[in-house]
Amino acid sequence: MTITIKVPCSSANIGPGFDVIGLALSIWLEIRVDIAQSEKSKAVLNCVITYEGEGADEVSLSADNNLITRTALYVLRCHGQRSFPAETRVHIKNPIPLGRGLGSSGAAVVAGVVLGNEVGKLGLSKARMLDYCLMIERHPDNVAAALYGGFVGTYLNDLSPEDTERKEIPLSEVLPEPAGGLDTGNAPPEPPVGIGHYMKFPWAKEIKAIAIIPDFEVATAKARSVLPTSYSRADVVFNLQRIALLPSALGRSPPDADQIYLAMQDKVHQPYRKSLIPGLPEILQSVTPKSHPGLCGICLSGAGPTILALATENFDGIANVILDMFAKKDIKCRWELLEPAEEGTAVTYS
Ligand SMILES: Nc1ncnc2c1ncn2[C@@H]1O[C@H](COP(=O)(O)OP(=O)(O)OP(=O)(O)O)[C@@H](O)[C@H]1O
Ligand SMILES: N[C@@H](CCO)C(=O)O
Repeated sequence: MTITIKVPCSSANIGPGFDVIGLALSIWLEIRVDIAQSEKSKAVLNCVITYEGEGADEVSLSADNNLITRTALYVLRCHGQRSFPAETRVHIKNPIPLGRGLGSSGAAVVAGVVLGNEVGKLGLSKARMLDYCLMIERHPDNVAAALYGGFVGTYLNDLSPEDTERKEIPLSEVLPEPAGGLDTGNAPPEPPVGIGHYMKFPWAKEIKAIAIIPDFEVATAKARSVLPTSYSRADVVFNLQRIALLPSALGRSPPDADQIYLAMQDKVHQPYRKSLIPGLPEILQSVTPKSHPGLCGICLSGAGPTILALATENFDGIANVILDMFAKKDIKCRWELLEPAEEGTAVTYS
């Protein structure tokens, strides 16, 4: 039997919703899993990985280093299973560009948790799988969108002091690298139940997402390190006012471009990330619904450097203007027209 796991990419924040809002989009990470269940495997932790697509020259094919299989092993070991079933073959087909703000790591973490659940026959609910994802990727926006699909608002619960302590166990203890380091005989720390939740918002069917993807990477950790640790009351209120509008503005049909443009403004993360993304302030300020008919709103996708332009028409025209602005900074880009991935993560058997 072959198990196929498909996980969509995602764009986090959508302007003011830093670490809150996520939108699953139509580029799919696909994992094909075969288990021979015959003789004992000589492969690392019983798992042979093959890989094609984005990141093929940089992603580790060793099961104890690869983010997807390390995540699966974390889930398996929380359930008393020390390695993959004998002769597990995992083929990863990844069209999601790495480190560009399209949730490649969120998709990999979701795929890993689902992989662990499937090969370990654990029967975890999606809500419990979200807990496992949140032990690894601590902001819920990308992983909740990738797991559940669609346009989502997410939040983390206030946990009891005991559970907070469990959640704050350093990532290196949850997911040591390589994962063989976990093999001490002790089970790794399990996630508290119900760390985070999500709510799905409607999405106006007319709106599509243009992703302008520069040919350089910005690691999310780096893009988070440039953010301040405190904000002025005025900047916080600015974002709160916009995030209150955003879900209804993007769900209303026909869309009101001026309202969406306003609802997508941000003062919490985008202004601080301009040092990492040449041309960012000019692009965000000059591409508007007035100057570019069809445009509804524009933002940095996740931690960047991808720009996400939401539009109802004139997709080529809008994309080419942004491509030209990046070209003036000597940055090459490609662009893709994407749609919300309403279904989220899916598992099929053949
Ligand atoms: N398919 C994959 N297989 C293995 N590792 C992956 C895969 N996809 C992503 N990764 C790991 O995640 C890293 C990129 O994660 P990072 O959080 O920096 O960016 P991103 O998730 O693409 O962007 P963002 O979080 O802003 O949306 C890669 O360098 C790689 O280590
Ligand atoms: N909310 C996260 C998304 C990136 O993974 C950020 O902007 O840093």
